[in-house]
Amino acid sequence: MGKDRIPQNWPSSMPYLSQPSFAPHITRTQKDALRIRSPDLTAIIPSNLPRGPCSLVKIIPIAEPSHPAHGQAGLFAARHLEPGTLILPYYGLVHSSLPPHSIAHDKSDYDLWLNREVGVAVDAEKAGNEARFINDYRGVGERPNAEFRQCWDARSGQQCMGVYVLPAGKKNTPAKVGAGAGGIAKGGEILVSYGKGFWSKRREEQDAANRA
Ligand SMILES: C[S@@+](CC[C@H](N)C(=O)[O-])C[C@H]1O[C@@H](n2cnc3c(N)ncnc32)[C@H](O)[C@@H]1O
Repeated sequence: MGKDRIPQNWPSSMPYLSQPSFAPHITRTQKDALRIRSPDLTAIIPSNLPRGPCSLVKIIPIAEPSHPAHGQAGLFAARHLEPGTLILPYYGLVHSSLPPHSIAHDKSDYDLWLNREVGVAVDAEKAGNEARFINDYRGVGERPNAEFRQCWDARSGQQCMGVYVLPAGKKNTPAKVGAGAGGIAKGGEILVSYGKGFWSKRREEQDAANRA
């Protein structure tokens, strides 16, 4: 892969993925299950979506001291993004969350369910694409302006995760992150909700570390 096929500010020590990678322990049954398109899978990655760096986003180091992810990076809109727009797919290592691998695999902050019924998740901790830099809205904006959705990748004929701008009418006007009447303004940070479970687990871990 040439240097031009890696986004600006991508960490030099980390592989950049332009498609999901599959852990060797994923079973044939799991792979086959991911190739089934159920009728409720209405979010689509179109067959003409180019692979490689996404022109809609920029990875930017967070220099603002008041930002809770100060010293890390975030993902920002390179142009205005309309409500409901597919921003980009979420790539990482597709792995089994069923035993014995769920035990071997220490769940990372970059791990998302791909299909709970099939017991498969996607983890972008050690390799991924720009989507791994999306921060949670807490402490940054009033509300999330984007969400992860399970979708159907028409290019590869399998299920995958994608990041979408929240549709209009879905609490989506965080002035602090630069959005107008919906969508995400150029330069605005793309923010999702990691969910209450993520933050309560983090609090428990911090409490345990403080007690130790
Ligand atoms: C999926 S990563 C997001 C990208 C990360 N900022 C980076 O540069 O790699 C998740 C991590 O980002 C940080 N983070 C994201 N949103 C945050 C928030 N609202 N408050 C505090 N930390 C946040 C936490 O350290 C969390 O473990």
